[in-house]
Amino acid sequence: MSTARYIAAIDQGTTSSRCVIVNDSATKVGSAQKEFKQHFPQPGWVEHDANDIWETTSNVVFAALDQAGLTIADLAGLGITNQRETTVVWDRETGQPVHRAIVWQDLRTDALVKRLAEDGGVDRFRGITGLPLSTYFSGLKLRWLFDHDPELQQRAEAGELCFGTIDSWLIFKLTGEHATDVTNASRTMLMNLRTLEWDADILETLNIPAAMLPRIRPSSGHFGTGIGDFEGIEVAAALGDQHAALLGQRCFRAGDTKNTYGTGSFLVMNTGTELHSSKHGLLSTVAYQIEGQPAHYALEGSIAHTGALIQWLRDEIGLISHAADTEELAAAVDDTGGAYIVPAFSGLFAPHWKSDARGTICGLTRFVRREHLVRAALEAACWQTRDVIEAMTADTGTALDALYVDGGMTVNELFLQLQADIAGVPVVRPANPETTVLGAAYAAGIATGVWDSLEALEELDIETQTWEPKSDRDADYPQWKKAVTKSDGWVE
Ligand SMILES: Nc1ncnc2c1ncn2[C@@H]1O[C@H](COP(=O)(O)OP(=O)(O)O)[C@@H](O)[C@H]1O
Ligand SMILES: O=P(O)(O)OC[C@H](O)CO
Repeated sequence: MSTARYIAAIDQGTTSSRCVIVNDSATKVGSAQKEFKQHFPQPGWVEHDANDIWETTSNVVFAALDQAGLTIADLAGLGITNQRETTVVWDRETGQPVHRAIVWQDLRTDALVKRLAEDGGVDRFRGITGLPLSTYFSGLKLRWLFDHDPELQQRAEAGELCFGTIDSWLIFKLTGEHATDVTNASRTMLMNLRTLEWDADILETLNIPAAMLPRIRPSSGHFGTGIGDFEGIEVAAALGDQHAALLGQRCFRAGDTKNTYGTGSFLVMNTGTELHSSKHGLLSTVAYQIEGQPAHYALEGSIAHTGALIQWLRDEIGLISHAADTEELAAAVDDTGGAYIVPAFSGLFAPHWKSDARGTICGLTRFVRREHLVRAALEAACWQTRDVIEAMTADTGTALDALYVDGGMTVNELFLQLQADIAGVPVVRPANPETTVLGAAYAAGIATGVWDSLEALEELDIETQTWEPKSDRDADYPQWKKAVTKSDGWVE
């Protein structure tokens, strides 16, 4: 076991790569971040260059170490958290990608989803994988690649190619090992949630060669030892970013729930070692697994557009100049003047899963002003969150004690009050908003002995602030639900 007490945590996100170095009090001692190019070759398509991802990631690790005045030798280990579902295929020998990474937001598999759903409906793999058929998950992105380049299928069958989500790609570049963790694997639609192994029947149905798949490992444990510039570093954790945020918020008990508000929002409820199959439009997924312990499961409600609506008001409509303007404008009025915005820009994700829904603004009268619309935009994130919380309660029979929040929108304190009122639960924000990297650091720290266990993490002194519900908004909920029905089925 290493005597070094620092951990490097990589957060490889959709638009940037970030690294934070923490000490054994979980305090940040260095960090660096670098954006990389997004590729949009066709409407609805989103691609990344996997080499850009590797280069920016490796650069930020060394930049963060420099800032902290440390070297690799000072690290007990390195943890990875990452954008999930994004799909990479690379040549096992050369370590070079054979195509651009297909990003989680990419819609190119829409026709494939419809074709597969003809036999058994969108829930045909849900019992095994916890996921509905959707353009979101990796397995269909892989099938699409093979359909469009049959030579790749032959090479994959011959064992020449490796498939991986971003964690696997980074682990391969860092250590030469071909591995993934249970949380990332649970987003491929290829893993059996009970056995935590690749599912032979689904692989056969989708005709995906097992030879190209990474080994599935616990999220906190040994993934490999660094090579090249990373010589000797212990890669000790990997987990999807929303799962890492759950750990970073120290949501270790069944019923603990966090919401991360960024472009979209992701609510994750820890359901303990019990796997809940959702009947209310949520995803079942692995929360995390510590080596030598059973996996913890989670229910997830992924909301496609929350902060994106604020961006749209700013960039496309010009109603605000900066996202931060929303706080003052929304505070200038007492309510939304009866207006509701449903930001179904490309359909609705959880709990509705309506790809044919489109955005609507309802309840307009001449009374409604800019301030009301801005407030309605903030409330749209709150109501969508309430829809997911209702589904979580219906699935588990557990009402939330509190909602632990993080992400870019949570700097807006009026928004947090609206969320507490609309959800009817206390909203808790940590003083350190970097829960995602913290989660990866915790997982790597446990694997390398910096911390003994999850219980030891509960003893860390972490400041939080709470917003209690102040006004009961239950009477407005039916109106929101009505607004959602107006957006439904818009695309013929
Ligand atoms: N003060 C604010 N009030 C409301 N929304 C905000 C505010 N500041 C940022 N946002 C929203 O938060 C989002 C950025 O959050 P972030 O966590 O960085 O997202 P992502 O990781 O998805 O890029 C943007 O969509 C932006 O519109
Ligand atoms: O990179 P982010 O923060 O946008 O997160 C992406 C999610 O993991 C997609 O499922």
